[in-house]
Amino acid sequence: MDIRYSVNQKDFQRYNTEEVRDEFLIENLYVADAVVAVYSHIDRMVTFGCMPVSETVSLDKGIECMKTFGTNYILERREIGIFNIGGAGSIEADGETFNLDYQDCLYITRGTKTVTFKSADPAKPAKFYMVSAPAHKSCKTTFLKMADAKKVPMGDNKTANKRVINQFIHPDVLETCQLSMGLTQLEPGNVWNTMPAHTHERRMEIYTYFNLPEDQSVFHMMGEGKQTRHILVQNEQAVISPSWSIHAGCGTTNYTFIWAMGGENLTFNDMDQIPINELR
Ligand SMILES: O=C(O)C(=O)C[C@H](O)C(=O)CO
Ligand SMILES: [Zn+2]
Repeated sequence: MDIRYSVNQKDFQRYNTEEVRDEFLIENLYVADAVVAVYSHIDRMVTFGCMPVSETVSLDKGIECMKTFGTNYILERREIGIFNIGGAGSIEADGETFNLDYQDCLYITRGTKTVTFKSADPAKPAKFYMVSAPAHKSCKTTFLKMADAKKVPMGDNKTANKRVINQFIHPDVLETCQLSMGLTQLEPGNVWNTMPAHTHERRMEIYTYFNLPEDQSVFHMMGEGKQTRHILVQNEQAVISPSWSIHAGCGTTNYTFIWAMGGENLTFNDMDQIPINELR
């Protein structure tokens, strides 16, 4: 298991490019018939990728559950949000099957013992992007399509940030313990997300960028507002953002990204905005 320990904002100011990437960037999430997992000690959030090709793959494949989580199964004390960013696939959760097309979402409650993943067509495998947070209560396993998400249009063509924030795993849509997740789509010709930038000391956040052509990138901004750094993110990579860090990005083209948050509250608008001309 790839484990990332916490980094404080003072030490971060001295990190070079490789150190920033080693601590915060998550690469190679989709390996055929494997589960790739990165355990962050920031709010104990775990990022998973699974690309089933010729097998039905179990969430715990290759993971020593007792050693990593101290539990008998991964979701014994955790909840998980899953988006399919690949071809059609299915997820079986404690015997119930959910078919996920591109950009469909499944929230699975704490207490679910078995979770398996399958692709409909090995030539176009599903890619399941997942974030899991510790959970102290059980909620309802819920399947969500794009039409079920709450839509929040933001930005403007003039500032190259016209986009829609689709809130899937959000208190207005379904009850969770501490996890919230959604998918933000930038319109063609628009490249900036989350600008003006913000932090939320009460929550951490993880982004994964996708829908990005292989020869394009996103300059993802992080660090404190008065000490920003950038990290170059390629298609289908993820980036961890501690509570003290801004998380915003500028692509060389438009793209889509999934955000996931965990921490003290579920209040999406609990953000400390930083005026653009105060960023350093
Ligand atoms: O484009 C945006 O703005 C976002 O999607 C912002 C994220 O949802 C976020 O940072 C929530 O705290
Ligand atoms: Zn945020």
